Amino acid sequence: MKQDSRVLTSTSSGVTINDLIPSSTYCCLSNLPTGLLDYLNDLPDSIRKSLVFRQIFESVIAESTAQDEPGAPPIIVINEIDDEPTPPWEFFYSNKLWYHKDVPPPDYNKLVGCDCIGECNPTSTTCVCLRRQKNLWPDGMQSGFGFSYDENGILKNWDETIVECNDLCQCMGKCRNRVVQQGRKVQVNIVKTEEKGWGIFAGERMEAGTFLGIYSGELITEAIGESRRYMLYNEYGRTYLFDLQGNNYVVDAFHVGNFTRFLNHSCAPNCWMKNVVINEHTKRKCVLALFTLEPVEENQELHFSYFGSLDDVRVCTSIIPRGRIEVREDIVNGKCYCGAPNCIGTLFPHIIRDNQDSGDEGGDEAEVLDGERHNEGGEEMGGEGDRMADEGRETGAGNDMQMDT
Ligand SMILES: C[S@@+](CC[C@H](N)C(=O)[O-])C[C@H]1O[C@@H](n2cnc3c(N)ncnc32)[C@H](O)[C@@H]1O
Repeated sequence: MKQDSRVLTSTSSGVTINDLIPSSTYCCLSNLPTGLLDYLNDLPDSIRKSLVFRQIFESVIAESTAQDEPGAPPIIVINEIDDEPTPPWEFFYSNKLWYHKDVPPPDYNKLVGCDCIGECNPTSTTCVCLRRQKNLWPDGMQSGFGFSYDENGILKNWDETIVECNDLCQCMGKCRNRVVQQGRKVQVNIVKTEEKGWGIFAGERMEAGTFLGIYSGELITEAIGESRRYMLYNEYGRTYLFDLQGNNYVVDAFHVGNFTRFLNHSCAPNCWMKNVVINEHTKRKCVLALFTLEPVEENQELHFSYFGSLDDVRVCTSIIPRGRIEVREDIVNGKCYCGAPNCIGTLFPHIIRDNQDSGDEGGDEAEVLDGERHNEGGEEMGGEGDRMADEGRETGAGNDMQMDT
């Protein structure tokens, strides 16, 4: 979509720019189709427990994948452990974020696109998207980095929120600054494990920095996530809540999600979630995108850490955070079976940082990441972009499945 690089407020036909937000960009949770799921779950056990059910499951994933990420290899379901044909079919398969009614939709009036012709140039001095990206880096415009990805779409800069080109940019779809929005390009499989339920395994060799998929699901407010849903999933003994790292929003992949909802925890993770801003003017409503942290071999399990920061992994070469760990008594907080030599033995520990009292909720990581919280009026990311310079630098993106209080 071609737009002026400043902000548009209305079109000549009187339609506001926000009316033009494509359905691929904004999915409202109240429009979530549930018919197919209800139908399938009402089928007799003879079908639901048969291998036909697995084929239906794989076709539903294939159909959704074809719509959202054309060209992505099919996802195969493999179970050599028992006779369960598929994971519990309790969710609608989707690669999108479905906005709860309490979460404001993307605001195109505030979103700014670049004017670049063809592919954005990582040395450009005029590309608005590059400027917004650089303003997140420590030296602002002086930073020597270009975009976060190399020319093959491999993530090169792990330190900051990624700002991709968006629907209002003039650059082409194959611009190197459009990786997450193009979808998965590599093969992943859903595989039953012995002790951790279902998990995700690499279907091919992958190099470090390969994009795998976004953590899709319901985009809800922290208040909803923390109150009702936390309690509910604690009862189930499984949770799919993922905190947008102190940004006041949470992604819940229980009822809607894609293959990433099956990623298990490891104390020595080979993947990590990065915050990526695409069609939002504020970095608070980013998407969580999964990338490989290191080269991964075919058939290796893909996993990330449900807690801790990237610095914990990179600096300490261990997910054990610098601080004390208290084991929580919650039902979801079962024993960790990741098998890593540095395994701390528990899934959702309460981490007490060295400089914290045990009563200090939220963690210092959230404080560091959430520059916007200390920057009244600085919520907007678009426009001059310079505002982002005040937002504070991420010292390492933090994972936070929402059990880490
Ligand atoms: C986001 S789900 C992951 C997918 C899950 N395995 C399934 O079958 O749906 C999180 C749940 O998976 C299980 N899990 C994940 N990592 C684990 C680990 N390292 N050890 C034991 N259980 C694990 C726990 O039940 C946890 O609440």
